[in-house]
Amino acid sequence: MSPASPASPNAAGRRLSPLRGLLPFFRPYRGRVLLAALFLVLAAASTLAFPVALKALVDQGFIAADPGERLFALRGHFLALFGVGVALAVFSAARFYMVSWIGERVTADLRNAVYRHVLKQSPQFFESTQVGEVLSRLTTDTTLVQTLVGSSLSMGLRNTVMGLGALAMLIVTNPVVMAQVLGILVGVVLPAIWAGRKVRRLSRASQDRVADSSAIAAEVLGAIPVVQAHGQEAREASRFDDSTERAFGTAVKRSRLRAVLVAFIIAATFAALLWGLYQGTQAVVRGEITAGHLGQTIVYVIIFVGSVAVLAEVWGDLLRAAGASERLLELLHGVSPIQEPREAQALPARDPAGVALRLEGLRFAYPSRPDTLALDGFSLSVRSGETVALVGPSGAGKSTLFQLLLRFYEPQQGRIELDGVPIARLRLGELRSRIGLVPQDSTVFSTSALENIRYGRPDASEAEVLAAATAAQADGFLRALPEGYATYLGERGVRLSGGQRQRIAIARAILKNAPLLLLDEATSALDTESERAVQAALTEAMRGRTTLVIAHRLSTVQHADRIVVMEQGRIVDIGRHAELLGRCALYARLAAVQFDEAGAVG
Ligand SMILES: Nc1ncnc2c1ncn2[C@@H]1O[C@H](COP(=O)(O)OP(=O)(O)OP(=O)(O)O)[C@@H](O)[C@H]1O
Repeated sequence: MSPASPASPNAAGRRLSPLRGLLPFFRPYRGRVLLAALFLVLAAASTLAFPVALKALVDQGFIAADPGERLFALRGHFLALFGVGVALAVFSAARFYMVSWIGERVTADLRNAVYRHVLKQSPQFFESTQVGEVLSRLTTDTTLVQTLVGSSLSMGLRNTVMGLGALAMLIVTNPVVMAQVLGILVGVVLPAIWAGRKVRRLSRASQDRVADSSAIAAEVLGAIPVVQAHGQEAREASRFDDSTERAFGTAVKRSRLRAVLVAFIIAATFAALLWGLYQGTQAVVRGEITAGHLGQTIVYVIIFVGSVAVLAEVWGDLLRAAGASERLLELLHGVSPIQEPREAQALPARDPAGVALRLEGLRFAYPSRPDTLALDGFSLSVRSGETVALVGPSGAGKSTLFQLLLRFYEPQQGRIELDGVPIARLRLGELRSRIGLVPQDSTVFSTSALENIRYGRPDASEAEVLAAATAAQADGFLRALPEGYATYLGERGVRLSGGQRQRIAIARAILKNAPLLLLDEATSALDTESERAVQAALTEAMRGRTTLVIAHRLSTVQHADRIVVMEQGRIVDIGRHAELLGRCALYARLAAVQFDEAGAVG
């Protein structure tokens, strides 16, 4: 995925604009946001009330001449201070809970929305985006957003309210000090904004580097047997090292900048404080203000300058989160090249005697290789219930044909009709519900055998699953598993053999009961028993269905109604096994190499 173009460095609004894309995620929780804001203001007001209570303590707590009365007055003032503390505690806790809740909720929603959207992307998307990168965005970037929403934003708002409050109180109580503090503020804020701009650029770069290393790890861990068989552990480890080092390098640059910023802010805070204190003590000595007034002013200055310092930090977080949101929204708003039709057409009832599938003049090149035609003027009609075998050398375009039928890609020319309706006019769900797919390398998910077979039809009853498994010759080995159909398969459970995985896939297709079956026969040799079982399962799956099969076995081509011989995306010949052996040199050659061995086994 291409990195987003950097926004204009001068427009703060534009740099933060990706955050606006998050607003819809807050909308459902408007009530809670308002409540959080209310607690926030109340907590800030409690903090601001503290100096007032303090001044009262200092200036009025000692007035009474009688020691008993004085003690009584002091107790009253301390009680008021304690009351302010309790209010602060309660409102802060409520604010913390509400804000964290919103942060967690919004992040979870965002994560779900992005994942849901990515699931709908066509395979083309995954050609240019690595799975590890998507995972990194789903985890790291959403965590940055969560930090923003769940803590920085509330810190920012709280400190804005407190800062403004303290400023207002300073204007009322001590305008001269206020003017001086404002001067210092300008000195602090300007460099902070300048540094923030850099921080944001480095943040995006650092997140990109983290995504790079995730992408590498996801790919390598997914192919660990290959890596180990080639003895490439050390090289892969150093490739990952390089990538993490690059991420580290960018993160360090960002941290260095932030560290300088923090040092500057702390120094400026101290300067402001000491300056205020110095001015104040002078005023007390001159008798212009009381000691309580000085204490109050000092606390307000502390609050105010502290708020400004926190806001500078929050600004950095805001920019980091803007970078993360930008990356997330890129994923969320990516438009799949395969779109649902605007006005979907319904499929007519199947005509058992008609044409089930019509392919006309298909020309197609993969987007990543626009100059190489994977299909070049391919036309074919398949009658309902017919079994057509596709045969051809590697790279002939057989799998590509399946990809187009499933509408994973759009042909550049030509059309595909299912039961007389162009597939581009069908809703994707409707099209794919009509197609059963048995891929060459069947995927087994880490769930029970029962759920694995149910995958294409989650509402199927247990009896239906058992019937499909029996038809697919899978019932025997599934019952023999430690917990029968309830046994966990896949990564966390039992590993199945190639032939067994295929029979699960066949059972899945039988249960789905789609009228069009796309079969990609496994090229790897199975042992005799497995081979027979799989063959019997396939025969069962093909019964009464229109079938396109990428054939690697003699028995398949012998039983096919027609065999389509393909080469370089074109049809070379169409016929039956015996005819083709006699007249098609390419077929005769393929048959000699591909089918003899399989024939001997089967
Ligand atoms: N995702 C892809 N991106 C770019 N090119 C591709 C992609 N998939 C396949 N191709 C190319 O398209 C052509 C047809 O490939 P296809 O997989 O359809 O052949 P095939 O007949 O199924 O071969 P095999 O029997 O080896 O699976 C080949 O030149 C292949 O390199």
